[in-house]
Amino acid sequence: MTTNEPVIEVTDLRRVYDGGYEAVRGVSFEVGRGELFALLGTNGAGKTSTVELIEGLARPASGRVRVLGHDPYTERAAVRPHIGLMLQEGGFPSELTVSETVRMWAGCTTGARPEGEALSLVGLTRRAGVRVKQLSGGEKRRLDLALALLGRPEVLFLDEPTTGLDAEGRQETWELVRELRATGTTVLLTTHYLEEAEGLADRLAILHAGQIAVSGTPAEVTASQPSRISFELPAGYFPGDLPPLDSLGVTGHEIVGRVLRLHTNELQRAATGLLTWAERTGVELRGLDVRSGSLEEAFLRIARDVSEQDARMARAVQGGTAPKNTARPDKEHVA
Ligand SMILES: Nc1ncnc2c1ncn2[C@@H]1O[C@H](COP(=O)(O)OP(=O)(O)OP(=O)(O)O)[C@@H](O)[C@H]1O
Repeated sequence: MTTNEPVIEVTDLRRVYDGGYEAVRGVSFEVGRGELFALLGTNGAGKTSTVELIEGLARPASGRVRVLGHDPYTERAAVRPHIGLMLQEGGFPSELTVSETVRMWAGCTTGARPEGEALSLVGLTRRAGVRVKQLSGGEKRRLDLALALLGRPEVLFLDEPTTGLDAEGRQETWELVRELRATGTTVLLTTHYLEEAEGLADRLAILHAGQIAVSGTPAEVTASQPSRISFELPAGYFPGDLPPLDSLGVTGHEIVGRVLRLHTNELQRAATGLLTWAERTGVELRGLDVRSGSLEEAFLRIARDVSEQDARMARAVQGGTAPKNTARPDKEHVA
């Protein structure tokens, strides 16, 4: 039930924390009505910093955000009644019961769902009388979600909604999110679970150091990744004994111990060439593993870039040549 009408528009967004650290560095994307857009990224990539700007919780250093056609920071009153927020840390009074918490929240929400409906949506009906401090981490996440859904929002922001949930709870939340999306709710999701993004998102973006490294539908992002073939080099053989790698359509390779890993955009050609060579030579390729590009591969490739950059940065800092505003600070100031 998606349309092209953008409900969220983000253009060249930047966020700079006190102290000058630029956590969001020119992020742009759009989310259409009824679409589910997922933001992925390593720890500290800038997901929460970005989403907070879109939620109107902070003012961008520069760039433009529109939610339902309004600036969520300066026109908060126009946007707030139509959005539901599930933040990473809900922070409810711990002495209240689940039921009291929902009623308190409903008191501040226009057109709130009845308490029973909100609790049943997230499977907390039987915990209504329990104090918040006695809930498990996963149950607190469900309560967060119930509160985000209270006002039947047109736009739902879910910041790591299934962190702390067990496998069953995660499946139930995914089912609920699918139902909401099917009825036209627009969803912006941040998550660390790749299968969550792959299974739920219409489109996704992987953030890296405050910028979008790759974006598209899950299928497009996956297809943009090279496939991989790995195996143990047979005893007494070296990479130079294989057919020339470029003749197999191999674009890159690495060797770790005796394991050779080949990257290719032509999986069938590379696998056929390699297996034909092994057959002709009479060797066994032990541990042979052939896999198409995946979202995980895209994520790991970006994460590897991050670690390499961090290592370069550490060396530059030791040598006194680190560029300004690129070292990641500890979280201490709110912009
Ligand atoms: N209040 C703050 N003051 C200074 N720096 C901050 C602040 N909040 C976040 N940062 C820094 O900004 C960068 C991005 O943080 P952010 O929380 O947006 O990342 P994230 O992608 O949501 O990470 P995670 O997956 O760990 O939640 C990090 O380097 C973080 O240390």
